[in-house]
Amino acid sequence: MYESRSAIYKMLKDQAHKDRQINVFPAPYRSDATPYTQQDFSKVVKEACTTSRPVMAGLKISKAVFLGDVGVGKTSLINRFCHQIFDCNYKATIGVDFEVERFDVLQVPYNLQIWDTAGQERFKCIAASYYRGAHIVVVVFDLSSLMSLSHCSQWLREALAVNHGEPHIFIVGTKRDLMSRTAFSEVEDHAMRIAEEVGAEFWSVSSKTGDGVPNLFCRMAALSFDTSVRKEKETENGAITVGSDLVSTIMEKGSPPEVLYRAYFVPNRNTDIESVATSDPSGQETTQGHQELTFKDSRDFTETLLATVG
Ligand SMILES: Nc1nc2c(ncn2[C@@H]2O[C@H](COP(=O)(O)OP(=O)(O)OP(=O)(O)O)[C@@H](O)[C@H]2O)c(=O)[nH]1
Repeated sequence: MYESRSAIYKMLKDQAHKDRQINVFPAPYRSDATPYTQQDFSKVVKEACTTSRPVMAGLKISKAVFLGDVGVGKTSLINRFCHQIFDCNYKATIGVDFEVERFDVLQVPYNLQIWDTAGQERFKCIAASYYRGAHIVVVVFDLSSLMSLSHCSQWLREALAVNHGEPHIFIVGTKRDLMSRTAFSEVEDHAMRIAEEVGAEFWSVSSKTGDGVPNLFCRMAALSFDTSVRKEKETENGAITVGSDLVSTIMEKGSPPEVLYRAYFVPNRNTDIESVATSDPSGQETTQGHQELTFKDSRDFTETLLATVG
């Protein structure tokens, strides 16, 4: 049966790799370089992950977009984390590319959609359409290029202009291996000031050596997971926003409880509701005029959501 599933579904991994199993809240790069001051998972999140783990296992997903000037090292950073490789030859990204990386956060499966956008001006309009609905915005610059650092605020403005949520924001300096100690320290001070101005967390990494890379991604995953579960618990019926088109709920009904997976598609916001609606016979119009789908199988639910978001 699974042979007919979409390619995106096949990207999902059954289990998180050891270094993507997060049970302790990851620290920032520097405690004075972040607006995110929490030092542990929220109490409500820890409780939810302990008491309702089977219910929560259906779907947890966040979208992260990487942007920044041409050649600053966005693709290299993603490749280092997702595939543990580094290529010193430059190959421009055409339009956008993406990966799905599986984590287990407090033993709850969690997927990070990682969108790599092109820095070249001619692809800007394509890439910009992918900024929408991002839970994490990562603006990348090259530590050896002050010009690329000075463009970070503009990249961020463009991403936030189409993003109506409150994404976690990171400013990441790459190619740390190329920097002398003195030069690095000067750029770091400058970058930390810019990050503070725009409300971002600052990191410096090297995709060549891998220095800082896993810590950065685990930090992103933990912050975003914590926020998404906390928001879910704050809303009455446990609604999770997935992108901006879609609200999903995972709930228990009846006795003994049966787990139901529900998705509401808000119309007219670029979501291909037609194809989703016909993919499951239980699709029906709700009184609010939203499209509602109910699934008993978390795999069908996950696949439909993944095929729709992004
Ligand atoms: N020494 C060193 N070189 C790096 C590092 N990160 C990237 N590079 C090199 O910088 C060049 C550009 O890297 P990419 O990852 O392709 O840059 P990009 O930001 O994805 O570029 P676009 O797709 O054009 O936007 C490549 O030659 C990489 O090998 C690093 O941490 N250290």
